Amino acid sequence: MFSRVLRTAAHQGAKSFSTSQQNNVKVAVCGASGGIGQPLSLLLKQSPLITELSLYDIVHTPGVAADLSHIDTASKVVGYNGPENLEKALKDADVVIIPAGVPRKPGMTRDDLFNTNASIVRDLAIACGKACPKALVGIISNPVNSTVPIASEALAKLGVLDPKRIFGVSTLDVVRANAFIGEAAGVDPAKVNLPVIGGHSGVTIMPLLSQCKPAVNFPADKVKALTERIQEAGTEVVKAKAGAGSATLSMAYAGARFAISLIRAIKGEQNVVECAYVRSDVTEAKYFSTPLLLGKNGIEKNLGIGSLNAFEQELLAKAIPELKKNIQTGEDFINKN
Ligand SMILES: NC(=O)C1=CN([C@@H]2O[C@H](COP(=O)(O)OP(=O)(O)OC[C@H]3O[C@@H](n4cnc5c(N)ncnc54)[C@H](O)[C@@H]3O)[C@@H](O)[C@H]2O)C=CC1
Ligand SMILES: O=C([O-])CC(=O)C(=O)O
Repeated sequence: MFSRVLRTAAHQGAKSFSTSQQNNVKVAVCGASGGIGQPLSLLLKQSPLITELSLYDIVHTPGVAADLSHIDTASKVVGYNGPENLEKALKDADVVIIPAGVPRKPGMTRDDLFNTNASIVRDLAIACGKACPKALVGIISNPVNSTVPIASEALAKLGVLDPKRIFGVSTLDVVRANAFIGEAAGVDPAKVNLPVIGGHSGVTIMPLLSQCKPAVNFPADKVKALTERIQEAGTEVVKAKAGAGSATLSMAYAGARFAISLIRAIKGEQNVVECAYVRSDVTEAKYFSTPLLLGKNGIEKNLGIGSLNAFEQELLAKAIPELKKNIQTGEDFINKN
């Protein structure tokens, strides 16, 4: 594996095998045959932290699983096809990553995916609640601002909701922010760490350039331009792909980084921090992305938003009403369906 994140994880994985309490880790990918699911599964297959990789989709999983199972790493790969095999796929999973559902085409917003993806995420969440209620669940399916409330409410209805275990995967926003800021500042992007808080669409995506490490110092117009590029980066890819979908490869990288961070925390590693969109009381929005200290049971501590400068306060003022609306849409769906 060539990336900093996954290389580090591999090293740490080797270390944890001798010291950690939990050696066996089952990861399920739901939507494993898709544009994100396949490269995500490929990246996960390279991690020595995973003992079983369970690949679920409504199509093509036997082929994807057969293909990946020929890679000479230790994890066992099993494919499960179709809803009748869903609970088997999820049984006793420690981590479930969900990239199932339709992607955008040019001219669409993420909210335009709601009608199709809401019920997909609801049904997958219900299956998780039945088959692996203690799993840490990362939801990639859009619109994340609404699908996370949907999954949470579906689990609450089953009586198994633990909000510390449900995450909207917003890691791609952080990965992009690191890439764009690194490029603009002439710094290796792999050394940039920029928190992105809020939600995962348009104005709800709030990169906090004032908290960037290493510190960066751009003029106000450049901060505005970089912020807008990070907010619209998904649309940049949708336009460039011209009808062939949205970000898949960078999302697979980001999804693997997030999944591996969850596993490192499960295995007892300290100081694992990722931003993710979770149930939150940090702002007026019931769900909000912030840096999170991860532990064996998911969120160990919400690290909050830190101090925002005047520009970032304005971003927050624009994000909150949109987030509240998106969250309400998700909750209304579950209440009616
Ligand atoms: N959170 C984020 O940052 C990002 C989220 N996304 C979202 O991820 C989702 C997936 O995108 P792609 O992989 O490009 O789409 P895709 O269409 O290539 O793949 C989706 C896969 O989901 C499967 N699927 C559909 N219904 C299913 C069900 N009920 N159970 C299990 N699998 C099911 C399909 O068979 C397909 O293999 C989209 O909603 C997209 O908007 C995409 C990029 C970034
Ligand atoms: O833009 C999209 O539709 C997919 C996505 O969430 C992203 O790339 O950030």
